[in-house]
Amino acid sequence: MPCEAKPRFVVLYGSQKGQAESIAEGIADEAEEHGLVAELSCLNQNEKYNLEKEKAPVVFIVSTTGDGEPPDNALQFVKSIKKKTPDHYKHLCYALLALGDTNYANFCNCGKTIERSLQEHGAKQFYATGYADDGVGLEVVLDPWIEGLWKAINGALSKMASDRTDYSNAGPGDSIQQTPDSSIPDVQLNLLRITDQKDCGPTGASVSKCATAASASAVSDLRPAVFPSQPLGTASVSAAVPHVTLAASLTHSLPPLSESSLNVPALPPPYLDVTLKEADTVQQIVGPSNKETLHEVPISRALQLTRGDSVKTSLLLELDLSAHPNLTYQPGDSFDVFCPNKDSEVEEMLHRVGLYEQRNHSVHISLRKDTKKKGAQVPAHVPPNISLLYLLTWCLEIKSVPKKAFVRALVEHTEGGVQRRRLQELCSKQGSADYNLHVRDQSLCLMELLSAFTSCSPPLSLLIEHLPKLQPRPYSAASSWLRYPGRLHFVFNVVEFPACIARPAGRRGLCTGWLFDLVHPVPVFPEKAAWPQIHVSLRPNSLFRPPSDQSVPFIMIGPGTGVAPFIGFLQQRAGGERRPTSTKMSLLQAVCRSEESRPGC
Ligand SMILES: Cc1cc2nc3c(=O)[nH]c(=O)nc-3n(C[C@H](O)[C@H](O)[C@H](O)COP(=O)(O)O)c2cc1C
Repeated sequence: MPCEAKPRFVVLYGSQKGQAESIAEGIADEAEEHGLVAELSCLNQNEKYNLEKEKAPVVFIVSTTGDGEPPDNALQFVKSIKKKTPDHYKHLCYALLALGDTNYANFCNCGKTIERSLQEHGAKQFYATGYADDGVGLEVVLDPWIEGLWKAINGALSKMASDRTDYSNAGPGDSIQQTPDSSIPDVQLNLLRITDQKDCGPTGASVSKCATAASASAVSDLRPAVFPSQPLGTASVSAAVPHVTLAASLTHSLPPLSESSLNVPALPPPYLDVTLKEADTVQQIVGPSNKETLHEVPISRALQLTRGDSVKTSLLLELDLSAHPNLTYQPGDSFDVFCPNKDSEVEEMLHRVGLYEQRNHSVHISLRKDTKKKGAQVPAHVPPNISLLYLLTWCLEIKSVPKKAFVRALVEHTEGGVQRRRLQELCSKQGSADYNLHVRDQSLCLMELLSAFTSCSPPLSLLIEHLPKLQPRPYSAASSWLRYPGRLHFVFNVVEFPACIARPAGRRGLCTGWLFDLVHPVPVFPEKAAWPQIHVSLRPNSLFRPPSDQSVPFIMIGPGTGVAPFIGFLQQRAGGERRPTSTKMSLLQAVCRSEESRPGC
């Protein structure tokens, strides 16, 4: 019997850093399992595809870069489709997945621009556009979007086939369906109904369906938070206390969320096997692992720039670069400062995950043989032959905010219906506002989440899969080599709130707090041996420079310690003189004064 040709579709991607590309490759790889043939191209390979004549469904996967710009390999395509005539793509049938990050101002702008152009030129959408947010984890949208894509492609193929039959009977003026298509399948997520929760009983009071049937401890766990104006302890789930004002909190939800069905994203496939082995051979590395570009330099001076009674302390640190003749810089350059996680926080995490006793064991990581994760790799930021203590101190960002995919994975390691249900809510579509309010906006870190969800015991592998790489923090040079040869200055602020003032949301920065603790109370370093050492590396390719023409006047505006590079510019302009000229001086003073006059400073 002759072999029937499999239906084809086209996958086009635009990707700056490779995520959109690997998603597109994943779709192309999976096509065969669904009885389809995918033709994969990058948007800039226009010799490989022809949208002008394409009759098969086209799937676009595009990210956004810069300030809402298309990736380099999609730039030409985006420019060219804007110039087409109104009906240019009326034969085209497409689906689009846009990748972006809500931490940037123009979320998914490239995807939105392509979509707008396609629609303006008559293309028809066959599947709802997905907007995947790297800020909370692409997989929250990506996984269900891909899951629904296959049905949508098959639907589009059948529709096209039947339309072709209809067109053969239709007159020349008969219209074809315009977007948006009401038959477009919406992104399907795993639907978890509240009745699926084994521990849940009938509806209880005004709190939650789960509350009444749960165990006594679980009930207290679920008790909603009371607004601060209410004396603590007066809250009760009982209807006998009618005047209590209830509010949702991290661990407690209220109706309608607590009673609603949840769209919980698919579980991200685990992909690492991690074992701990007792070993004497573990490298006792101190400092970050990528040593090549790193310089270990001593802090040679610390100056307090603000009065001691201020809640904000401004500090100037001077680093001695004299032992590193290759490490020179210009004003406008910045440096990466590598700082470890705090000992006390690492220790707390070790205790919480039950591995404190094994802290000096070596960590062995390999890929799970059965993993379904596309492009799974052992994280490159975890070097081989390190101890668990080193891993948590120098490799993983333990203070990062857990993304929804991480929260989703934690559900599997949490006991008790009530806490599981709340974690499911926080990672669900319906609980998005609660996630934003109680997790993202509070900059809640994993340890804080684990402290609240006491029955959650994640394995170490999950921490390595989901915690991002501990990143160095950038600091601008606040000095000029001309004025301070062999020296480098950083300036920064630390805000310390007295016990009587409630701490606002947000925390002392990891690195700034660490630098502050290294030199506080501001010391005199008498012996060179006593100078604290830190690891820095020069960030490459800075374009931030003052005008090279000395006669050009320029205005420098910077918020707070954003003035740091200007100090270097002024020192440079003064040619290394100890005192800037009066004009330059007044600039610096204006900058400092505006700082001083800010409320609370
Ligand atoms: C330098 C840079 C700039 C970015 N600018 C934006 C932006 O303006 N809007 C947005 O939604 N996402 C932005 N993103 C997020 C990316 O689109 C997102 O991380 C995406 O997953 C990257 O996919 P890619 O690896 O295929 O380029 C930016 C990311 C980087 C690294």
